[in-house]
Amino acid sequence: MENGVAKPVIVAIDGPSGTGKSSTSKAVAAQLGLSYLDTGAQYRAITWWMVTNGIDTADPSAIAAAAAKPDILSGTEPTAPTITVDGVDVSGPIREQDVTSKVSAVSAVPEVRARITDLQRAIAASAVTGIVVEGRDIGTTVLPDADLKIFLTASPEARAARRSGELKGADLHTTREALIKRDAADSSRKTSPLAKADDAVEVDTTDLTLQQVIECVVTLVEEKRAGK
Ligand SMILES: Nc1ncnc2c1ncn2[C@@H]1O[C@H](COP(=O)(O)OP(=O)(O)O)[C@@H](O)[C@H]1O
Ligand SMILES: Nc1ccn([C@@H]2O[C@H](COP(=O)(O)OP(=O)(O)O)[C@@H](O)[C@H]2O)c(=O)n1
Repeated sequence: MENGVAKPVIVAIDGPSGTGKSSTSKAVAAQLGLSYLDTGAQYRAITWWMVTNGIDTADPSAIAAAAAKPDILSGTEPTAPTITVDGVDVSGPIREQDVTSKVSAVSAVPEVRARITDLQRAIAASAVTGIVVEGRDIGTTVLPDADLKIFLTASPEARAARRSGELKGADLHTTREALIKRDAADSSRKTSPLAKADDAVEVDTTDLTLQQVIECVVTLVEEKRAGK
């Protein structure tokens, strides 16, 4: 605190798919009056643009050559986050199966990561009260100086059950296999893989309710702010 003005607080939340990053980050940001950034939505948006514009997502050099073209804009209000590409609202289409199956290949391309990382850092730097940023490499690469880093985990069974519940009863086995495949691709890529930062607090959410996870993270942020 300087001159009675609180310093913006930067919270990084990483982890594999279905561990609760989005739900937790939105709720924590809303409760604490912070901005919220879903970095997965940005990688999904650039993937959607590649698919829509006929770029071969199996060809890293074609992806790299097009990486600077789409204009990706994220709205960071936690109760109503938005994502547009060249002015078009893509919040629906980016969740479709076709994008989900291609996003790991697109996000592994270094030119894509450099472009999106720059956007993320600019958004975080402009957050007046602070921001909760969720993704795969926020604590390790995007915001290594974050005030608080959380790494969420959960068993593949719990994650698949959560995801298939969301996808209105999608087959549990297929969902689990797809999720494990995406995690493996995200964890093994060369540039900025999914990883826990050495100074991140790991929270296993398998047997916790969403409310318990939110309370845990809110407490950790408040302790940081109090200088504990
Ligand atoms: N601790 C939890 N217990 C039960 N369900 C949860 C928990 N955390 C999240 N969920 C549910 O699981 C689904 C996936 O959560 P989400 O926040 O989108 O995960 P991620 O962003 O890590 O992929 C959502 O439907 C969410 O409501
Ligand atoms: N910081 C990030 C966030 C997401 N991603 C990529 O974007 C994909 C979609 O992220 P997401 O957060 O929307 O995924 P889920 O919510 O489906 O788990 C991931 O599988 C990664 O390939 C990334 O590479 N780095």
